[in-house]
Amino acid sequence: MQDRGNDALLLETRGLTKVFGELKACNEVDLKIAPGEIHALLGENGAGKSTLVKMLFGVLDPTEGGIYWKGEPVRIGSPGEARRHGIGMVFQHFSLFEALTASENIALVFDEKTPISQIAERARAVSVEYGLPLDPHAMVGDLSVGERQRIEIIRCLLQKPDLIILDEPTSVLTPQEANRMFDTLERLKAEGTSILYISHRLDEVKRLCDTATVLRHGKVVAHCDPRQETATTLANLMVGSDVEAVKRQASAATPGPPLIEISNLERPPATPFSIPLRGIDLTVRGGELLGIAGVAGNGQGEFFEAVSGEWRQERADTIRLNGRNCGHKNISDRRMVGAAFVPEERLGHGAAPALPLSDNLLLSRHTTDRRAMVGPLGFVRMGAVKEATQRIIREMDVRKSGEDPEAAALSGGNLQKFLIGRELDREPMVLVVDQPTWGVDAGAAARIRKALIDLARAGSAVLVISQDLDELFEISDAIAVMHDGRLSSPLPIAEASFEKIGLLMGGAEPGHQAHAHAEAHANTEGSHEPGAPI
Ligand SMILES: Nc1ncnc2c1ncn2[C@@H]1O[C@H](COP(=O)(O)OP(=O)(O)OP(=O)(O)O)[C@@H](O)[C@H]1O
Repeated sequence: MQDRGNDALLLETRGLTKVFGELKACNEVDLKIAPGEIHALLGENGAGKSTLVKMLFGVLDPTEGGIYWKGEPVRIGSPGEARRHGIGMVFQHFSLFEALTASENIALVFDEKTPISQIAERARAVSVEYGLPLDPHAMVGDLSVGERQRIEIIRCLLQKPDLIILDEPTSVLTPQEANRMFDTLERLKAEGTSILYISHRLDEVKRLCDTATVLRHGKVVAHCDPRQETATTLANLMVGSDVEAVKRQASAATPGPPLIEISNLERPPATPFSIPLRGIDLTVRGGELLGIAGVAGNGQGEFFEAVSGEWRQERADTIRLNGRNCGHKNISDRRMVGAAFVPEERLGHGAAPALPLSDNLLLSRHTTDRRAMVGPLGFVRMGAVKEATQRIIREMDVRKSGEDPEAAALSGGNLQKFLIGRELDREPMVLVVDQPTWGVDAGAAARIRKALIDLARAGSAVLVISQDLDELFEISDAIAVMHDGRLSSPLPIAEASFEKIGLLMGGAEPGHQAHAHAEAHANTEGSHEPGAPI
């Protein structure tokens, strides 16, 4: 008799295993998803979540075990086949072409006969229906990560899948955008669609998901109902031990010298879709950690490019780092004065995917650490580079397969730990980080946040751009808000609240906060006071 799965289930895996070299990234995983169920897939960085869903979506071939779809055994050989079965996926690292528009990217997964104008129209209709704002004609290269994610979601919804796999969907969204997405997911569920939901945010898993499967080191360690658990018990299941909360030490009584000085930073829009920067003034002193909050696409990317030197300024004194005029300097020269930068997109921008970690280290540090890493005749001191790579891996607890793997072989969170560690290892006087813990599990996020606070307390100026308000409240000494290319004055953390910051994110002028309580609720809908770290 032919082997059959359980007919009542939409998807079932039995003993699903994937081996990379010596590593069992997924080890005999059993998973059951019923129709109309939101099922959470939990696990710390490197637990095997992405590997599992890549097998379900036909990106990776299982080494062993079976996948059953609507009771029948299936072999899913490619993403196209997965889509034909009715499985859609939104990836953590987006698979969009930057030089194409939103609708052209969407068209890539449809047959060639459908005209692009029709696809743009359908995309617009789905975007309105599911509350996911999208301009189908915008060029992807000009969009923020949050906006790109919406394209991926709409592309997925257009195919009317029975199962949608979402990998870290809210990590780049504001609380308001995330709430809107939860409404979309609830609605899909009511329509009978199942969702496999990967997230490190346990409060949202508890709020949204009906069931959960927890992976640790590639193995299933629990199937549970997340509503019956607390965020702490879930985190402990994932990690296998107690997760420590980050403690923010008080800032120094006398702040250090100004190490980041930005005066009247203006930038015309580089393309018709990018946000102009308007008269930004900011000072961050040694010993201080300043957070920049804001809805995706309000100029944070353009601001990061200006500060890091990817985009240079006309006046040299528009940006001063560590006491030097840097407006004319490029990114390497800014690094030479003691600054370090970690961009939002870790693969491609932050790291060259196909190169091993040691080469990635060398690429970013061969100028600043020339003496340590390059010999007198220009030969690379590979021993020193490899030693520094291993030191960073140890310090940041980067989990990986193999001694010096390619950047692309690391799980998202582990690559992020490596990139932050690569910059911290230089003990920079100035550090600017965009979305430091995107896609990073609770334990690793705590480690990264602690490292950022420690760097500030050691006397450096740290600037953190983040859409995670809980994170900013946890680590910042003061928070400024970026809206429509303008930056508000920083609010000291003792005076900041979710309500005030939410209002500024929505574009309110400072000073409106005190008497705009009702409006604040509309703007910070469903948000709450800073949650306890998990
Ligand atoms: N192509 C590959 N070659 C070698 N090893 C890999 C490859 N892809 C993943 N791995 C390894 O498999 C393990 C599981 O990685 P995976 O990406 O599935 O984790 P994850 O749970 O999704 O983590 P994260 O939350 O950080 O995204 C990791 O140790 C990773 O380094």
